[in-house]
Amino acid sequence: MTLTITDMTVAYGDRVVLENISFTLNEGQIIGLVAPNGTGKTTLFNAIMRFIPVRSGTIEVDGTAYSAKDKDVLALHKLITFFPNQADLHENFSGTEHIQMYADMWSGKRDQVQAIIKRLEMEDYVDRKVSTYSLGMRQRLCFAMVVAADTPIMFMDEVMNGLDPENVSLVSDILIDLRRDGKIIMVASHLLDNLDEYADKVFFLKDKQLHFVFDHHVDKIDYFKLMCTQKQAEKLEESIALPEGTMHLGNSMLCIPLETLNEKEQLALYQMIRQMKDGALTVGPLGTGEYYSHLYGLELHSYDRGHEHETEPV
Ligand SMILES: Nc1ncnc2c1ncn2[C@@H]1O[C@H](COP(=O)(O)OP(=O)(O)OP(=O)(O)O)[C@@H](O)[C@H]1O
Repeated sequence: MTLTITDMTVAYGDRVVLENISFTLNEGQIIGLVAPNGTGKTTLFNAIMRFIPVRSGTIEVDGTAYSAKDKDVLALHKLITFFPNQADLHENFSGTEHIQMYADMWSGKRDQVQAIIKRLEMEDYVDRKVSTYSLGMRQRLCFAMVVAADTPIMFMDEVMNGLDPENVSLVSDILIDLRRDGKIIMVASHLLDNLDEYADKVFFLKDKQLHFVFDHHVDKIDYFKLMCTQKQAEKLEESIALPEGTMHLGNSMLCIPLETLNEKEQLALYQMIRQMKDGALTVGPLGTGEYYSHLYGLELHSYDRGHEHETEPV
């Protein structure tokens, strides 16, 4: 199965939020969707679901176009489930009833409901009314509902919201299982390190466009990643020529690509870095968090606090 979006433009009134977005997703893929608040992630999901009007562009599944006509929208909604909004849960119904409802409406596989409840470790609360649930319990219920729907395409908007680390890990494992089953899954999330654990690709939205795609499967080059202040980075740059592509991200991490440096140059650079106080160094490719800082110019204000070394030599 494939989901193809071509030249999609979406506006609220005169305000264009997404412009000429195009991509194709293949089965057995998890795509991370990343951008700062208010950029258009939910808008993209809503537009593909045709919950909101699309100014232009096409939505195709397996080469068949789905228009905004009722008949097409109904057919599209059989293929795609959208992560439910917690506010849409029925306070007087139990979790089990919600999960059964999703199974009935989509997959028809009621016999899988108990297995899903067990897998998500919800047995101890799922038969109580939703009105008694905490934020994280509601979130796990919403996730269970999408799993029960079992559609080939799943849009997980902010799926990890309100989950503790153990449940983030549990949900991540189930996403990986769903990918193994051939699902196409889009996950909008602000947990960037978490996306690195399972996303095949990460889409970054910026300036209304699909600005950058980070493909986890493409060969990635190694970097020296050095935690340091702006001043320390400047001093290092004065002492040694840093290669093209060096980035100081978020005012706290200097990323130096090693690709163009020979062994001797890498060693010289390493020795220079070792002389820096507090400069925690790691080596490896960039992750989603680092690309995020680079693309959005994220300022990590906290690192500078308490790490000033005006008089320290680099
Ligand atoms: N119904 C609406 N009417 C008018 N503008 C809207 C509407 N919904 C969203 N917007 C605007 O569209 C832009 C994108 O919003 P959207 O909710 O898609 O962002 P997001 O990337 O999902 O944000 P977040 O990370 O906060 O969930 C925002 O500027 C928002 O104000």
